[in-house]
Amino acid sequence: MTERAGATDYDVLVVGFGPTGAVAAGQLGRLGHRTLVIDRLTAVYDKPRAIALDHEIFRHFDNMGLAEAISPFVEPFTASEHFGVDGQLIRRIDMVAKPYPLGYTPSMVFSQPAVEAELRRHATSFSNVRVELGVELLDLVQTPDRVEARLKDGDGWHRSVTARYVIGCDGAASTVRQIAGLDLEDLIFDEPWLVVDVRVKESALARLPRCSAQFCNPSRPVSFLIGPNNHRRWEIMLLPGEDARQMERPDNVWKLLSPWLTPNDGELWRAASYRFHALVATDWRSGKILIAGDAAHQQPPFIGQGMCQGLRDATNLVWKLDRVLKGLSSDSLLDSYTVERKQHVIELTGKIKAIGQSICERDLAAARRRDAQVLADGGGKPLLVTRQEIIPPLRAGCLASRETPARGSLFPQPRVASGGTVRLLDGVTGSGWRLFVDGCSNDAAAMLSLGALCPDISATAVAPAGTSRPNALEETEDVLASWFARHGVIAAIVRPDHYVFGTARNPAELDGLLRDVDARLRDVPAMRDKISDPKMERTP
Ligand SMILES: O=C(O)CCc1cccc(O)c1
Repeated sequence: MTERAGATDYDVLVVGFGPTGAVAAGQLGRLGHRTLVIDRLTAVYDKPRAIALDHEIFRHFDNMGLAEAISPFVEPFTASEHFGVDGQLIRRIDMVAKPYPLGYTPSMVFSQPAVEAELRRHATSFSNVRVELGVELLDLVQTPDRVEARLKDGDGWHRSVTARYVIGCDGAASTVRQIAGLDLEDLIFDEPWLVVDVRVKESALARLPRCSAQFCNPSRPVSFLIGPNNHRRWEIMLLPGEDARQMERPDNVWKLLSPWLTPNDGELWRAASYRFHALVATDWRSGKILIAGDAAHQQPPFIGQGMCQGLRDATNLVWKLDRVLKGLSSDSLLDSYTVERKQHVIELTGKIKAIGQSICERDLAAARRRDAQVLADGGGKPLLVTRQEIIPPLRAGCLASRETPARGSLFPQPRVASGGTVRLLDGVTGSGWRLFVDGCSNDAAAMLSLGALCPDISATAVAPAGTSRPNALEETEDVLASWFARHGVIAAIVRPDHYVFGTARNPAELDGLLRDVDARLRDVPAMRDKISDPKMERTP
């Protein structure tokens, strides 16, 4: 066997340089961690697999400084109209209305190859991130404080590197997951579909539906998605007896597309058959080895959340790894990664499956009953569903031990007036642990003082523009004021991934929450002195 001398040590080895791996590497790079990323392939896959993303993910891209670079490849998602057996509109899935809660269009479509190239460029821009393409993972061996990875270079050389942690972002057939012995649980969904991407000619675009659509026809369920520019996607259910490979052939694909297009109307970009699965790893961690993205879960695409779930994994994991690597939290903080993300994946996949089962109904009588039920749920009209309502909150993990309003949900991002311009909140406060206080509350000053005693947390008051509250940022659209009012709270503690740790209605509750943060992050009893009056100043 050929060996190349000299093992190299890293903080984190990321296996897989798709969107999940590239985001993990970029975020680790920005936080200063010595990161090695490897991928078996030598280039970005030049065809789109994911097509949809949402405002939570775009917020992370913006936090990474990538919003401008990827914007040319991103467009708003149209509504999705679901049509029943007789072609009647039964359901319409749309975005939440303005003012947008996170400051961005809530649902978007994007061009994966171009966005992935930007994510890679970003990760590679950090001098502490090394990217090696054409490199295969052969084995991982855990030692008390490291993982040794056996690698095979493109030219056949074998060598080892060590890392304090390994993240497997290496897709559905993950080598990391297999080596770590992490099993997949079947969430019971298995349907054969053909996914067809077309670059449609300008002249034919106008003949196609103006909204994305689900044709829930039991003889052949079909999804139609409006991607960016002239990219249009059809997802076509394969019927019993149809051979997946045969159906990918261009002549068969054009036959399936014939209700909409002829071969003269565009260029086939991709035709790939898949079994739409629902799977989740039982555990997402084995010691110092963790898995993320498709390595940890797979779900049917029906609400376009596949890539979003992977990037939620990366963002959830990186802020925790950052604390552990810097010695700020014990390694046990990483246990909350499986707890939080697995529950979220199972709950969201359940909802995706329910939508998928409704779309995939092949029995005519059952499909008619479905149509009647969906219309009845809509009060005799097409049922209106907001995409963002489908996405569940976090329900367990590194959250306040007491259930508080909005705990585990995504914290909004208002626009705030700052230095003569209007900016999104994260651009002003950063995206670490933050305490936000309702600047109009009489307790605002006391709560800011409480927050100031916590070394991990930055404290900010926000009030509507024109209220002239001292020391408060002014928001321009009352997004946060409405949020505080809707939840009946005056303070929120927000994690680096923008999930609400917990909320408080008064300074005493806030004091309890801050102690909880200490306990959760340090895994030790709260460090701060007990005080009887939480409005009083005290020493940490
Ligand atoms: O949210 C919707 O309206 C549909 C989104 C979607 C995205 C990607 C694939 C797919 O089947 C549906």
